[in-house]
Amino acid sequence: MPENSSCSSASSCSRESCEGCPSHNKTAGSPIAVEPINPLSSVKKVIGVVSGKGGVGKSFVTASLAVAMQKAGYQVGIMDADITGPSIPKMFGVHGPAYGTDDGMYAIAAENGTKIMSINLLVDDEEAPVIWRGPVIGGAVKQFWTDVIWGDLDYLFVDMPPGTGDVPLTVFQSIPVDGIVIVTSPQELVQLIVKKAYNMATMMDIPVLGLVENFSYVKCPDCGKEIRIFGESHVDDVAKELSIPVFGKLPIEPELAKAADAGKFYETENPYLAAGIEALKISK
Ligand SMILES: Nc1ncnc2c1ncn2[C@@H]1O[C@H](COP(=O)(O)OP(=O)(O)OP(=O)(O)O)[C@@H](O)[C@H]1O
Repeated sequence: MPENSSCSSASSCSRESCEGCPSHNKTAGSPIAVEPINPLSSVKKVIGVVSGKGGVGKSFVTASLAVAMQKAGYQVGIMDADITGPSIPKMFGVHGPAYGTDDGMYAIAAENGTKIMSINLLVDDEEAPVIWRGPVIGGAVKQFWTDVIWGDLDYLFVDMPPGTGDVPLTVFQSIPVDGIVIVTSPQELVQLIVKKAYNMATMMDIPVLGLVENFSYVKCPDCGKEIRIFGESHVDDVAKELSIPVFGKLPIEPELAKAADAGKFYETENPYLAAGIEALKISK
């Protein structure tokens, strides 16, 4: 049995062997010891976008939420914490190298004003794979918080690494995430996967704000019929069971995919997440 299995999630634990356990660094009733943000940045809301497994469109949903908030008049940033599969800069047509001074590294603004930081803006070759071990990846994400100059943001959306492993854990422990949005797809396994992501967040005292179902259906271009390629939706059932709202159901939209590939995602209109956008709005 692992040594830290005896920890209770509400107890304080400072044992080195407990590094990585959600209870580590936590004292009853107090938040996790997070890292300080770069002094030249301030962020009102940090929202993590997570998925229990890869390839469900987490980056797509992160970008959709960010674009909608920017259109609604908020100052928005996206932290691409998906270090080994960064796709945000490409979707927004943003390229490096990012510019740095002794004060930190400046996030790069896309044409619509959304500020972006990603490993792809820091490496010489965007196509070279990032072959780093978990702690190094976690360290890079931490630096996106401590060393990046974001300026004044209303929202920072964090495109989290997929799954519930080491790196998402480090992100949750080092960045004061106000809440998460879980992205899922309409398959049988969904309930199990969503619950894993949900349980991880609640163990870390991070509110789960809502659920998004991606790849819900595709609309026949001739007759308009909704075809459920991946099967029937289970998102309403799981949302009900966990008492969290459904932020929207996104169909497969070739036009949106095209805009993502062309680096023009900020030009898109995406009405499918309207409920989620309203729920996330803060007063300006
Ligand atoms: N609703 C959608 N309609 C059309 N294309 C989509 C949709 N959702 C995602 N895609 C496309 O599917 C691909 C995978 O999406 P994305 O990169 O967002 O997945 P991800 O969950 O972030 O992946 P990973 O877990 O590997 O990081 C991308 O090319 C994206 O443009």
